[in-house]
Amino acid sequence: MSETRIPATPPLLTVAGVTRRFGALAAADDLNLAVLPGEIHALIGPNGAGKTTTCALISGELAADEGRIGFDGRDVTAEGVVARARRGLVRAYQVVALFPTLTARETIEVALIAPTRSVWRPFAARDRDRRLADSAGEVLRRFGLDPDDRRPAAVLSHGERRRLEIALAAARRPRLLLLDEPLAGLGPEESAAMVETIRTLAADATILMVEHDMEAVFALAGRVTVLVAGHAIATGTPDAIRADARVIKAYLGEDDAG
Ligand SMILES: Nc1ncnc2c1ncn2[C@@H]1O[C@H](COP(=O)(O)OP(=O)(O)OP(=O)(O)O)[C@@H](O)[C@H]1O
Repeated sequence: MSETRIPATPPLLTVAGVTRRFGALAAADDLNLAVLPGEIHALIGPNGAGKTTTCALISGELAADEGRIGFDGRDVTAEGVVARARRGLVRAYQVVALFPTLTARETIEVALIAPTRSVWRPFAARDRDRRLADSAGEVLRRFGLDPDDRRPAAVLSHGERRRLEIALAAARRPRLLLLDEPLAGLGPEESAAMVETIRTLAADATILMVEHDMEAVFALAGRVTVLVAGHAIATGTPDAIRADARVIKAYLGEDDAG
């Protein structure tokens, strides 16, 4: 008799019993979450559920009061943002807040220089600059941005800025990319383009994304975790989540359940 076995894949990221309090409020409350290598995992939940707090706990911006965070088999609970980013755990940040006066290409060049300085060292300065510009151009074109655009990041359209943010994070070649509401504020066309961008990104990186747009979540995610009051109430495939009575009651509502 043959038996179908599902190989147990160790998670790339494990959030184990993590609690983070702000005064009397537990924004993350004994939270458990596992992100498997290669998946697009969506974190959804009502306003104030603790999604952004969870992102910050995972990236290392916020320290956990209790619990452990594991990445790639190591306990990274005590590590800060930079140490976790070096391991490949990278969050996409708002570009305009970082480099408002740089062009898209300069922004990406800065990101490319940082982790690979030693790789460029053997080349002559001019050759090095050309290679850097070529690499930055490649990254930008991949995200539908024009490498020859001379405008500073501050005046790019909202959609262009969101794409530049993700391009900047992707240029670091993360193993796990954290995206906090990548579709927020985008129109229908820009949203559709962003969904495709995220799908492309998933070829090279595992993705954990917080998103309110359920159509996009259910189109992109392999698994979904539902957060309510700092607690993960369910994790499963989009179909399982849509059919989960607890999720319908707490978040999705009857209309979205069909
Ligand atoms: N720095 C802080 N100080 C005090 N309370 C905070 C802080 N950050 C978050 N909170 C509170 O923690 C709870 C969770 O907030 P969080 O932003 O993580 O939720 P969210 O699920 O991302 O919400 P939204 O969908 O509205 O972005 C909220 O009640 C919020 O007011």
